[in-house]
Amino acid sequence: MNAELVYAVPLRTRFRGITVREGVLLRGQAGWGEFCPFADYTDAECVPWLASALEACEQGWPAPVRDTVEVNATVPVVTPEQAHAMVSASGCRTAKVKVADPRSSLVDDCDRVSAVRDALGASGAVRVDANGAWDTETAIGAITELDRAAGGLEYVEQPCRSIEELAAVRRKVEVRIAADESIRKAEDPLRVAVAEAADVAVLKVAPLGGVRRALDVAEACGLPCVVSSALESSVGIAAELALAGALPSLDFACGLGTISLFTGDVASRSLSAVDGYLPVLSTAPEPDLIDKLEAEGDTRSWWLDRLARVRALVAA
Ligand SMILES: O=C(O)CCC(=O)c1ccccc1C(=O)O
Ligand SMILES: [Mg+2]
Repeated sequence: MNAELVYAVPLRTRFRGITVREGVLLRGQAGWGEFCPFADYTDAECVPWLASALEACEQGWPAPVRDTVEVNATVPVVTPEQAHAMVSASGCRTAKVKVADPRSSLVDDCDRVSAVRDALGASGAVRVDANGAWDTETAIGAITELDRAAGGLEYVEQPCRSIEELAAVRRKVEVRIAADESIRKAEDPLRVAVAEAADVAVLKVAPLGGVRRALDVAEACGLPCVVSSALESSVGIAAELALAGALPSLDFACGLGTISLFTGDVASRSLSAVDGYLPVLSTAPEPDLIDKLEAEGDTRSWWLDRLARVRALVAA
């Protein structure tokens, strides 16, 4: 098998504007790693994604302190009926609902959130993710309505774009604020805690540059952490799970149940959650491209060129 495998997997429903997820799997002495920055990332922004893939395949990960991780169901912009069915089928006790998408009004978002509450029952936890779409005034109004529709929200992830806006919203609403893009794309992820902008930090191994780097961010920011996927195949999810497994404390379900958004996976030992839990593995599963997902032609050369450019940036 080639040491650089390019894959392309169609998604079940559009997510983050994406309908087919692509990336490269790299093999090294410690196993496999995944390099899959989104297409809109610059080469410089891809550098930590490469560091994370190289950590996985050349170095391996620090020892875990737990062997399973509870995950949330992830609900894209779908109808309330579809949302209800997805959450019920997941077996999860926590669900994260995407809101504030241009294709969905606040009324649609409330309907989807209340269908998810119905599927989870009163003991479940409902969180929402606005991906930075609101200004502060809109956020305060929308959070109040979504909190009511949900019968209580666990937290709202990235309601606004900037750290200052997060801090302003956090002073005005009762619902916890989680920072995602403010941590993963920031020059200094720790500014979130200093600015009192969030109650929860969402950590993603790939954009933070590996499990060790993410553990350092967790320690320095001093906030409760949620590990969330960057929509990787099972090879990359294993690295995210290594972080979730190694964090000293883990008080919330993690956003790592995203393999169910894919129509297929690169490995037979797929990391799709069972009854809302995933196992922490010591190495990523061996890719066997079970569903013939290996990409050829232009897709393969686009990824190998990108990988070469990012490698050159790291070496420079
Ligand atoms: O957290 C989850 O439930 C799933 C992961 C997720 O939402 C996500 C996946 C890829 C890119 C961005 C995001 C996000 O949290 O905004
Ligand atoms: Mg998010």
